[in-house]
Amino acid sequence: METTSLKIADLNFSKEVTNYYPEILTDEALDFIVALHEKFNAQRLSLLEKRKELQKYFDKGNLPEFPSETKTIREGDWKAGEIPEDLQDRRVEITGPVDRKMIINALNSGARTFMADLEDSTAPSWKNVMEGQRNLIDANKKTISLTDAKRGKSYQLNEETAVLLVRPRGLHLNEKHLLVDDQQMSGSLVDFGLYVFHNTKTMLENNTAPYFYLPKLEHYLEARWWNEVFNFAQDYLEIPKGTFKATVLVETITASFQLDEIIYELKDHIVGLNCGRWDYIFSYIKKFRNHKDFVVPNRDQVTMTSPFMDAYSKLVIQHCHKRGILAIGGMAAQIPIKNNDRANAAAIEKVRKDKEREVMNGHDGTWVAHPALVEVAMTEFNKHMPQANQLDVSRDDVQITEKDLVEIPKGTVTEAGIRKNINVGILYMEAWLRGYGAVALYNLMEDAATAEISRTQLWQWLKNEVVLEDGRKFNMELYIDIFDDEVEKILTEYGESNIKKNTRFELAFKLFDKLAISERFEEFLTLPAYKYL
Ligand SMILES: CC(=O)SCCNC(=O)CCNC(=O)[C@H](O)C(C)(C)COP(=O)(O)OP(=O)(O)OC[C@H]1O[C@@H](n2cnc3c(N)ncnc32)[C@H](O)[C@@H]1OP(=O)(O)O
Ligand SMILES: O=CC(=O)O
Ligand SMILES: [Mg+2]
Repeated sequence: METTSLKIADLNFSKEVTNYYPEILTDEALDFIVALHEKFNAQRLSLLEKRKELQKYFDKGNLPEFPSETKTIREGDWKAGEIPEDLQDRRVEITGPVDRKMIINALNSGARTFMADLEDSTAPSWKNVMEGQRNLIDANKKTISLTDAKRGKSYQLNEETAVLLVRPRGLHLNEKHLLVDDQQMSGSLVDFGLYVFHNTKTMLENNTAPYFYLPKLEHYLEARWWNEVFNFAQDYLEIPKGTFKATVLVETITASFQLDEIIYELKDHIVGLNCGRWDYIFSYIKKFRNHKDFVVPNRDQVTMTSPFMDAYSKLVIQHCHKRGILAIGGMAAQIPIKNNDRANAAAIEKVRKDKEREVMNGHDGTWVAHPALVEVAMTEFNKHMPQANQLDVSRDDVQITEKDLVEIPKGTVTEAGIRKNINVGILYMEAWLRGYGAVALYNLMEDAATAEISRTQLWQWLKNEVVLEDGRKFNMELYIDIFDDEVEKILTEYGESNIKKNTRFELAFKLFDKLAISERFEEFLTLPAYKYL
């Protein structure tokens, strides 16, 4: 086997590690993830370099194009591989971090599938990542349980549970606690590797298999990398190629220009694409941040009906169905509102409308962020999609051009929008630094993707000195005034001494400010923040 010829280098733990999780990090599991590292990490780093090269091209004012070198793939008549029985009907998918209670609640929620998330909604602390792996092993063995003594509540799995999918970290994130030859390992490879190593056998015995969501792909070569990772792992574990299945998130603007290519690269493993709307908006702003006159309005004015978002989601449906895979929708930000029936009904209605739009457009399923939203999404999909999926809906009526995909949304930038971005961004970063990757803020779900929009907008508006709706220019002087005022409000609300003792606000203020004003744009907010996790 290919692996036997590999020299397994020494793996070291970083100095911060005190808990070695011996049941997860067995010698055999470590050998496997080191083998993945040796085979694929250099390629990962070179793919990340390619992203930088492409950014230089965009910075000159260029826009993405459908690649010329892959025209034959786009025009060819081919289909992706089979969709397994338990992934044929994915009308409602719940997502959430790999926290033990959340996993049980999500699996019991009545949703068809559950995406256990080591990405946007998990702050990847050593504890979260390792305990997440432990929770996933117990979930697959169906032994997962929990007792909350304080609340007198106990949790275990129902007879019927959602089908499990796992989202490993994106290619940009390292796992700083695990070093091979002093090089940090890849978060993607650690999450993926430990999961397949510990769960494949159990899952196959249970008539399912390791299923993945692959996040933040920017190029079809990244899809090729994942395909090779899958093939290598399947050979190593001595299981047939094509056993693992992937759903790729289309959540970068460049991926939209390469849908067929991404499906083609993964064609023996791919079963779907998903419209990761929040990262998509982030990516759109990020990639064109240095374009002259490129201004995206307040975050809440960019919606799925903004022309560029509508175009992309329809293009995803069209391409998926042409290639025989599922087109899954995205996440409405609303979550249930406690103690206010009227406001709650309004939030649920927004979610209902979002799901109605998705199913009517031809999506085969959708995401919800909370168990209490399963019902509304399920009702909407059942109503308009009585069959398992809509693979037969071609959407050939839709003609999307390169121009449609980048059309700048219309709207305004306001002081309220600036304040909201600062406030929500700081609150989110503070929670993340304490180990929480998803939080409820102002009755909306916030995670890494939504926070990225907030800080990128600020950076871009400042860089462009955008003219606000009231005619003022958003320059450094105005930014400092507003930022200081927002910090003051937080200090007053939480109390200065409490802030010092019990929170990570002081660091969040500094990090967020730096992200918004530094000359060099940070590719991901989690990269500088990870040093402190
Ligand atoms: C852009 C993207 O990437 S979207 C995908 C990634 N983001 C996510 O997956 C976010 C998922 N959602 C969440 O994490 C949560 O809903 C939050 C953090 C926003 C709110 O969580 P909470 O503050 O706990 O909400 P709330 O108090 O209403 O929860 C009620 C119950 O539902 C559970 N719950 C809430 N959301 C979820 C979820 N997504 N999965 C499973 N259980 C959940 C809670 O654990 C709680 O359980 P309990 O009653 O047994 O204690
Ligand atoms: O991962 C999903 C997104 O919207 O981002
Ligand atoms: Mg995302």
